[in-house]
Amino acid sequence: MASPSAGRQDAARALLRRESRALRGRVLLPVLLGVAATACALGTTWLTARLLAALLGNPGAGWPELAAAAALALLGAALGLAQERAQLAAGEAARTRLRDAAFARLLAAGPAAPRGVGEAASLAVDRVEALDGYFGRWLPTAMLALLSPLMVIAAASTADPRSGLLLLIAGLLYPVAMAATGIGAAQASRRQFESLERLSGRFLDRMRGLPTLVLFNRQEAEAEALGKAADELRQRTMKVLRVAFLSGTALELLSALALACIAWRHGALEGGDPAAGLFCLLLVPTFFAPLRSFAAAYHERLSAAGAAAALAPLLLAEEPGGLLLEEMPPRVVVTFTDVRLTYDPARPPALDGLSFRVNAGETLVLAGPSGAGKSSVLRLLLGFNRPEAGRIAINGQDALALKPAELRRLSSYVGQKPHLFRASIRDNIRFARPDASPEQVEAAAAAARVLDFTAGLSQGLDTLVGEGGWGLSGGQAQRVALARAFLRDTPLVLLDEPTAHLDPGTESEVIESLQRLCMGRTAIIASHSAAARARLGRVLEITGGRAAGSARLAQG
Ligand SMILES: Nc1ncnc2c1ncn2[C@@H]1O[C@H](COP(=O)(O)OP(=O)(O)OP(=O)(O)O)[C@@H](O)[C@H]1O
Repeated sequence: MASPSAGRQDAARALLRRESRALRGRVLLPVLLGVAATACALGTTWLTARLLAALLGNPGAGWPELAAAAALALLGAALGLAQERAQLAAGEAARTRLRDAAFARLLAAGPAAPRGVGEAASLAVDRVEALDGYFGRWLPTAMLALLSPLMVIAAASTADPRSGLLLLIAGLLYPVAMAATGIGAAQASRRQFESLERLSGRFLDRMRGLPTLVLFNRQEAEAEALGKAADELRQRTMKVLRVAFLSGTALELLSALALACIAWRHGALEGGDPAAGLFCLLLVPTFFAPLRSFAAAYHERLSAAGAAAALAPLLLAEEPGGLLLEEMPPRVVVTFTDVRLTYDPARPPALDGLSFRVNAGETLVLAGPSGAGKSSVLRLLLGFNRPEAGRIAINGQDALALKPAELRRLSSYVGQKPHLFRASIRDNIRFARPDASPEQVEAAAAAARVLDFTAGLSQGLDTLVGEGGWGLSGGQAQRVALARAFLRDTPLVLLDEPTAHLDPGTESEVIESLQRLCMGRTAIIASHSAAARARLGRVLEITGGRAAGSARLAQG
């Protein structure tokens, strides 16, 4: 049986393969430019060799060669620059593509996402960033490390086949030298990367809990533990550096040996062409330059492997399919028939054969003790979870045949604690429907009675609110959320504890806005509140994921 770590590596490789295919054009451009730059370097080297030979008293080169060498050197430099830019562009294209995909998947998973905010942010930011170097530097460099030395060997062989052979041998010895020092580097690098991740995760966690650490007087012990983790990272980093120096030295040694052998051969050659000898000697740095870049970019491959392993479960998961809504129905009837939902097979089902019907324009209040399954009903209707048995129908049609995102188009959702962004109140409302006109935004604000409290603010609806609704009371933030629901104007309204944590006066006002919102729409409200149950509509009691007292179920 494959081990989990082998499975992770396979998934990481599958993701890198898929992305490499998708970004093929982007990655090939810097390779082609690099090949052209190498061709220029070969031309420049040949002309320089002839000019040097002329300086040593041999005929055959003059001003035209000098001008051509300068022109080729300039062209080579321009191609090198273009190659750098193309590499940056390839990295950026990879980053954009992966970040968009990661972000879309994280958003689609919604509140049912198994990942915490920290992990999700690290996936979409740090891990994607680590893959940038793989496509921007590693892949083009690895391809050029194969192509450019082959071009140099071919050029050297035309001038002197034995020098070409010497370079070929040096090239074949390079992987051996890398393997002798580099295999350790792969492991050491991976360990260093893991240790860095652990340290930053721990640091973030402890920074978040700083007040708790201070209250329990644990700050010194924690600082000591962090110090130990930092020391472990230092030791691992030193190991990586040691191996990197070793492999660098091996490469330099190989390069010096190749140079010495070629110099010795041409020195020993009597009556040979001095330009050809100089050409082969001058080719040695050109031969080793791509191999040096290859060694330098090697760590990109290692960090990419770790990042790809973390991203693969998110990005390789199949996207949920389904039908698209043909048109938005003006009114909806929702029916649950024997619906069963289990989050965790080790625990009893959250919904266990739940059946109910909500008619068009009707409001149903789901009541019941904590953990009864009320929010689960809403999550199913939002497409964030799929039931394992039973049927959910919208206007008699199977709702599960729709794509989950299409299901969300049908409804407006307001939770217990709406999330407001750092923006004006107006923009926070418009967020629900960005194409809404200013009049529509104001009408929604009026309907949700947002204007009642913004009238007292000097900038009215344009007042800025802080992250998470900072600067507004719980009741005011809830009104902004209701204004969003008014603006969306969908036939189905789903509300989860919309009056939780509000004082009785504010609750009463919010319930009044809710009544207006639900009017003419089908609404399902999960609520513990006695006032909401009394004023909003028909009540369905749920216990243990089942409807309690089926006699109270809706008829029809
Ligand atoms: N993501 C999840 N993974 C595992 N179990 C879950 C998950 N979400 C909910 N549950 C479990 O499912 C059951 C129903 O939860 P649900 O949130 O639907 O209850 P609720 O009636 O809305 O509760 P509350 O009134 O406290 O919000 C609970 O036992 C809960 O522990």
